[in-house]
Amino acid sequence: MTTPRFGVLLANLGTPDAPTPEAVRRYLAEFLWDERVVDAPRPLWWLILNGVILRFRPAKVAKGYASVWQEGGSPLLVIARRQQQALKALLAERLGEAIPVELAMTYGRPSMEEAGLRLRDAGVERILVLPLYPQFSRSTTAAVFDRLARALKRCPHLPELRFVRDYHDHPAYIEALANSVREHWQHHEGQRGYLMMSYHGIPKRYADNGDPYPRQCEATSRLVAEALGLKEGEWQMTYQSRFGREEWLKPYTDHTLMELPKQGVEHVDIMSPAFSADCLETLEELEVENRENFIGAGGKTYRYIPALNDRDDHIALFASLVEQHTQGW
Ligand SMILES: C=CC1=C(C)c2cc3[nH]c(cc4nc(cc5[nH]c(cc1n2)c(C)c5CCC(=O)O)C(CCC(=O)O)=C4C)c(C)c3C=C
Ligand SMILES: [Fe+2]
Ligand SMILES: [Fe+2]
Repeated sequence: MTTPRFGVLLANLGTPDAPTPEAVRRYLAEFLWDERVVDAPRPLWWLILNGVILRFRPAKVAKGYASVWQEGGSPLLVIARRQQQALKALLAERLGEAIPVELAMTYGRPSMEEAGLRLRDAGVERILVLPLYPQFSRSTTAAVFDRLARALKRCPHLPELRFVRDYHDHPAYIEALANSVREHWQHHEGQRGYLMMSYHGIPKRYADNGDPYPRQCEATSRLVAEALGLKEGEWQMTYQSRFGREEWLKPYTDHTLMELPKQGVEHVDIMSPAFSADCLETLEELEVENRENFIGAGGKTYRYIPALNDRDDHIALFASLVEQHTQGW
């Protein structure tokens, strides 16, 4: 066996193993206990999490998962597997050599340990970690870093590591997003709605304490609008998926969609640039829940533009990131 020059570790959030209350409970228990995600003081948060959230939320959220579940499992995992295979094929084509590409989730499976062992068994000594989050946030990207470090704790010897922190303004990312919008317009005979870019939110406090996430979301949005030649008043960015009682980044997607018809906006095209793969938060919250918010408030057409998923230009972006970040390896 020839030793590969390096391996790639694709990392994403993780998702339940099944659309059942028990599986969702296990998933949420692990996810919401991470201090990178919820930084509330521990003894109190333990009581709230176990006494309230994990009692009532799993049943409700499991219904949402059941409504989007696919034959191969949770959409996030099914799409991540397709991204992994496509990237492997493209790297082989571009570099003329077989580069191992593994997938790991911060929460649940496949775990960082499983993926790391597979890379080690393939003879990999250098790993490029590519978290599938275009914009950096402590709650996502930094959590990948922590989880990987934990997985490596028992290794007697470490691989050489490089870590892609973010790619929010990478020209190939902006172009892929713009392409996806252009194709969506073409598909609808050139009809263009008011373009909404809806990002997963975070507590405002995290941003006040230095999380660069909103600045990066703003930069992405501005660049996409420029690439599409959109003017003021033709687009807007918002934040979705609030959790808990404290203030999150604003403007909120749901509130905005309920206000827009009052301001004369009746046609909306909505995309979610922070999600590299469609998942519960896009397929259920954006496609279904928020459609109801907009139409219920008097909106006429509401069209969801899918995440970049395994589009060719998205996989080409990953390959470019890999090439850039493995210079000299
Ligand atoms: C509680 C705080 C949360 C923060 C902060 C947060 C940030 C954040 N999340 C994503 C991407 C995803 N989140 C997803 C689901 C999800 N997120 C939270 C909570 C926070 N997220 C919860 C509780 C859930 C589970 C569903 C629910 O109970 O409502 C997903 C989807 C996973 C799937 O299985 O489909 C993604 C992806 C980003 C990008 C982000 C900050 C930038
Ligand atoms: Fe989330
Ligand atoms: Fe949600």
